[in-house]
Amino acid sequence: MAKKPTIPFIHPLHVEYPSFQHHNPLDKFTQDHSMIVWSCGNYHLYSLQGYAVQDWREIVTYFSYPIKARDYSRWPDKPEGWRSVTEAYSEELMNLACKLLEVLSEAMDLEKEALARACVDMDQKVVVNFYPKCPQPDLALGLKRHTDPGTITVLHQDQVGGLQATRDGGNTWITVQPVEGAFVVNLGDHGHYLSNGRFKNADHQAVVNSNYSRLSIATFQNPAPEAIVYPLKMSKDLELARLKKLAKEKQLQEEELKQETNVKPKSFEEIFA
Ligand SMILES: O=C(O)CCC(=O)C(=O)O
Ligand SMILES: [Fe+2]
Repeated sequence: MAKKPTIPFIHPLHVEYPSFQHHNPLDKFTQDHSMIVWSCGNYHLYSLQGYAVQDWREIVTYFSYPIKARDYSRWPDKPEGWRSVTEAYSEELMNLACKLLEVLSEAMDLEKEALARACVDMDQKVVVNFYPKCPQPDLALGLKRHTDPGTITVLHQDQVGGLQATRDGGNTWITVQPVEGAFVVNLGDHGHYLSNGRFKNADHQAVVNSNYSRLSIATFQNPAPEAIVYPLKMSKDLELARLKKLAKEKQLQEEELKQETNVKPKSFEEIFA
């Protein structure tokens, strides 16, 4: 394995939300791909075999709920009005997330409040992602493949696009096309466990491109640290229906596999007949 490179340059992250100041980190380096670690904000890229892909993004995170735990000294005071807009946004998103959890609770045949209650005093964390233009997007990812750890994530993305999701373990990816005025809602690992696997945690990543920088704002709704994580009980009927569906899917898969293995390979004569 090649020698681990040192990071040649990490420039400070300028927190002047909403417009991040970004300087092209590549100005600083030569472009020897065998050796160089590319630095971007406080994140860096690599193009070395054997090293994990790092994210081509800059982030600002703030912890918005519970309100009593807010540390305003860590919130930017510029531009003017930022704080009140952010407070209002956080509150609206908390309300929206609670509504979404109500709908999901009802879909599980539970009381409306069941999922939110399982989070105890729900935490909220807002992460502003800025993905600068990337000169070689094929060597980079804005954000590596992951599932969000929390209960539910509400994502606002601009019109550039770059969010992708997979249902087959990363073999194929679909782009989640931006829709003006719409949020993307992802279920996280906690939501997945609460529903006993009925609602899937979204497996996703963000790609970058060489023409446009991109901005997204992810609002993570998480259980309180003291919340105990366990699958909520669904009604017997629903659970039975779920198990039947799983058994049916398994049976279909097995039949398909049997059919595939039963197909005899064509003879040379048949192919060229
Ligand atoms: O920027 C995006 O589209 C995805 C962001 C995301 O997945 C995250 O912040 O966890
Ligand atoms: Fe995510």
